[in-house]
Amino acid sequence: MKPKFHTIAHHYTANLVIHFLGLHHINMGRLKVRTALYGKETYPATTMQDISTELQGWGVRHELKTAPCNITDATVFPTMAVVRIQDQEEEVLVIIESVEEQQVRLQYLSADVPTYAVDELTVLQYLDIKEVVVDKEFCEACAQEDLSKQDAYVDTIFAVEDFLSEEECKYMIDYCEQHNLFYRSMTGAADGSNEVTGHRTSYSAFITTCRQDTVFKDIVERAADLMEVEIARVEDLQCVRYGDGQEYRPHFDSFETGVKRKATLLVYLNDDFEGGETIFPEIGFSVSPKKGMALSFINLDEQHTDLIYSLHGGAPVTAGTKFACNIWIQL
Ligand SMILES: O=C(O)CCC(=O)C(=O)O
Ligand SMILES: [Fe+2]
Repeated sequence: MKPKFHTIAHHYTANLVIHFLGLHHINMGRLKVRTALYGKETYPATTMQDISTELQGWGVRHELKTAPCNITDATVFPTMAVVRIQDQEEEVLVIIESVEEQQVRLQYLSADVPTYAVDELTVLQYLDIKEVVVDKEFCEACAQEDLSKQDAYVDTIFAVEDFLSEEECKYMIDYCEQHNLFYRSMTGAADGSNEVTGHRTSYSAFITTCRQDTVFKDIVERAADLMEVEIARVEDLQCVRYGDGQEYRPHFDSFETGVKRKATLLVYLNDDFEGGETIFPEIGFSVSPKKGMALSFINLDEQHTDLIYSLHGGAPVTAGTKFACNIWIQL
């Protein structure tokens, strides 16, 4: 039985930044923008301030309106702000492109400002606008396009309960601990080296004996069967351990150069802890770890490039210790 997951779109913030860059004719690529945002310290509470800081980092001239929000001759356009439009209840997130003779031209970027943006909003302000020319098209086109592709991606995700037995989960954890295999996790740097960063604060353990040890060999074979690939494409098992507060912020599992990982089979080895969900910010869902359950998702498209929707992370563990095992399927 392969349960499916239902999702909702929530990526207005990323769209806003991408659009902003576009106004300045800067083409950073959606993937880069989104990965940068989701890697932020403040994730998932991306605020207008965070976005502004991000834009500054990329040298994008703009203004972030703080109350009182008056448009003056000195205002730098585009300006981003949260405004309340006449006769409408909710606030909307906008980019004000220009103001001419009391007519404001703006991009209406969110019909429903996502809660993660609102809760942490540092700058709520109300413009005294006489006439508003709203261009909803950009946002709607974006949302439509993303939604259909998202649906197709979500259909490829599945979970298998009891992929590993209790005994196998325990065996794996004990094996890594007793052989002192856990080391501080690293992330791949742009130059191909590995480094310790705040992006990934957990511990990792590669089980290099997984093709000899009978328990592990059996698991590798089971993974190959489930994923319908040759055993040679199954990478050596990698366990991960997260203590209190540790996390792995959203990332892609494959590498731009080097190892290409077509799919990930993530197996949860325990569930007696709090927090630590596997989160997919692009498609707005998270998976609660369940002992023995395997979660399968695809990382690459037909051109072997990272699929934006596969962006995922391990949310911070808030109590206890989480153990999981990555079984990567190479191209
Ligand atoms: O811990 C999780 O839920 C995700 C782990 C992960 O994405 C990884 O180790 O690559
Ligand atoms: Fe991952």
